[in-house]
Order: sequence, then structure tokens, then C-alpha cells
Amino acid sequence: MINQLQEKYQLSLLLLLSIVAVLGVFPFVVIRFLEHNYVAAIIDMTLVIGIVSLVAYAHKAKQIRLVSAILAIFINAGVVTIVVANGTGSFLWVYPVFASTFILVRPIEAFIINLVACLSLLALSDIFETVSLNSFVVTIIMLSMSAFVYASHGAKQFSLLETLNSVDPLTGALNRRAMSTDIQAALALAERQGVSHVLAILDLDFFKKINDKFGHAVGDKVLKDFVTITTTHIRKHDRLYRFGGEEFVLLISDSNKQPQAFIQHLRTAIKNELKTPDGQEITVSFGVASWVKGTTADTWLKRADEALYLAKENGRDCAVFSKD
Ligand SMILES: Nc1nc2c(ncn2[C@@H]2O[C@H](COP(=O)(O)OP(=O)(O)OP(=O)(O)O)[C@@H](O)[C@H]2O)c(=O)[nH]1
Repeated sequence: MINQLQEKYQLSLLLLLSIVAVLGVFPFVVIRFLEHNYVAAIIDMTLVIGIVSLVAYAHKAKQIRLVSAILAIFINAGVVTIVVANGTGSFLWVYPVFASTFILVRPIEAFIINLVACLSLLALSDIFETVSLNSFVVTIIMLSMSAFVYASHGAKQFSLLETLNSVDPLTGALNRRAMSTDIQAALALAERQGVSHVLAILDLDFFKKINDKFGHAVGDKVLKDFVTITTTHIRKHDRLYRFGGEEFVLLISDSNKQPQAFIQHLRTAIKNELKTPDGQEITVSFGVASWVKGTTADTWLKRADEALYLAKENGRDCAVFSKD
């Protein structure tokens, strides 16, 4: 969800950049033509057309990160070219272009792109015969450093927001919001490409007794331990979500061809490793439902929940697979 928000934000920045390019650079294309400075006019025109085309492609293909990176390199290369070709007449464009780079790519990437552009300017342009090299170096370092600090701060805040939005604060498992988004994505993948997933609800057995006997704080620790243990036994692409209380959802990706064996292995591993403070084993019941054609998020969870009910009825510490 936050990722979608970030993509929309990045896309709106790209759109803004293309508007600025058209409104800010295009008049110079006309001015350069009128001045018969055709080289500069062609470079400016190439920049405008390149920026607008790349942004249109990003909008259509949703390749926002890739296009942003290409655009960052493109505008830096563009500003170096125009300064080399046009000299001090285009020199001031270096500053807004360097600052814009931090909007397009990660701070460290922007810093490197700026550095390469800066060194290219020093090597290729003769503007430093008229512009003070010391002033240029100091002002450009100040600009890049300020933009770097500001962009890094923004990136950290975004990552914190992402964590707050998608992670259960007690256990560190993903939360229900993330689960809803991922289930929808898994359903779309299954319908489009036949990449199916298995969904399991995991419920700790007699958890209330643990709370009653050892207190809520120990209950909390058991939940945390459960997440740590489970996470070490699932693969990178599998996802564990806290569904509520002592109930968790596991979304297992298609590449696991033997979900039954995997679930039984996981159940045994948790039983062997998850303990009460006095060393008693804690067991877990599983209700498991594979994706079938026509599955919705609600029916998938319902089938897993019904299977879990049967697992509890069967005496707990077991996994029941939905038959439909
Ligand atoms: N410590 C702790 N306990 C919680 C939390 N959320 C829910 N619980 C407790 O989990 C317990 C769930 O109890 P039940 O629904 O009866 O389930 P159970 O005792 O595990 O029994 P079965 O599921 O039938 O095996 C309740 O006592 C809740 O108070 C939590 O965040 N921390």
C-alpha cells in the first residue's frame, strides 16, 4: 500500500518535472533559434523531448524506478552537454538539475551521478576560464550535501512509515493490512499466470492457559518467539502475518511443490522449538487452503478457517487441508 503510494508520489514528481522541462526549457529552444544558436537549441529540444517521452513511458509502463534512474542520468548528461556547448550562457542550469537528481533517485545514487557530471564539467568545459572554479566547487558541494541530507532524511521517514504501516508492533510479523494487499496480489498472479499459492491459518493451542499460568508478558514473548521460529523455517518468498491475537496467516508461494510436507515439517519444528518458561512444548494447529480457480480473499480465508476448526476438533497439534 505504501509502495503504491510511493509510486504515485514518484510518478507525480516525474509529471511535475516534465511540466517544468516544457515550461522552463522550451522557451530557450525558441530563444536559441532566434539567436541562431542552433547547437544549443537542438540540445535543449532533445532534453525536452527526452524528458517528456521518458515520463510518458513511465506513466504507461509503470516502470517508475527505472525511468527515474534513466531520467536522472539523462538530465545530468544534458546539462553537461549544454554547458560544454554553450558556456556560461547555460551554466546556471547546473544547479536545478543537480538538485532535481535527488528527487529522481536514491540519495547515494544522486550523489554519484552529480559527482560524475561535476567531474565531466571540470574536464570538458572551458567555463572555468570565466567562472571561478573555487566558487563553483564550494557552491555545488553545498548544494549536493544539503540535497543529500534532505533526501536521506525523507527516505528514512518513508521507510519508517512503511514499517509502521505493514508490521505488527508486538511480534514483528506483517499485519493484516499487508496481508490484504499481498492476498490480492497473489490472487491476481494466480488468475493471470496460474502461479498459485497456499494459505494457512496457524493458531497456537491453549494459548489462554499460557497467559493464565505465566502472565500476559510471557504470553507476549511466546508470540514473539513463535514468529522468530516460524520465520526461520519458511522461505524468503513466503509471508507470515498476524491475523489477530494468537492467530497467524502464512502465505506460501507456488515454488513450494510439496506444501503438505512443508506444513508438517513446519508444525513439527515449531513444536520442538517453542516452549513455555518451564520447558513445556507449545503446539500449533493449521488450517490450510490451496488456491483454486474462482478463489476470492474471503473464500480463501474462510476455507482455511474451516480447516482450522477441524484441526482444533481433531485434538489440535495437527494440520487439516481444505478439500475444495
Ligand atoms: N499475551 C497476549 N495474549 C493475547 C494477545 N492477543 C490475544 N491474546 C490472548 O489469547 C487468548 C486466546 O484464547 P482462546 O481464543 O481461548 O484460544 P486458546 O486458548 O489458544 O485455545 P484454542 O485456540 O482453542 O487452542 C486469549 O486469552 C487472549 O487474551 C496478545 O497480544 N498477547
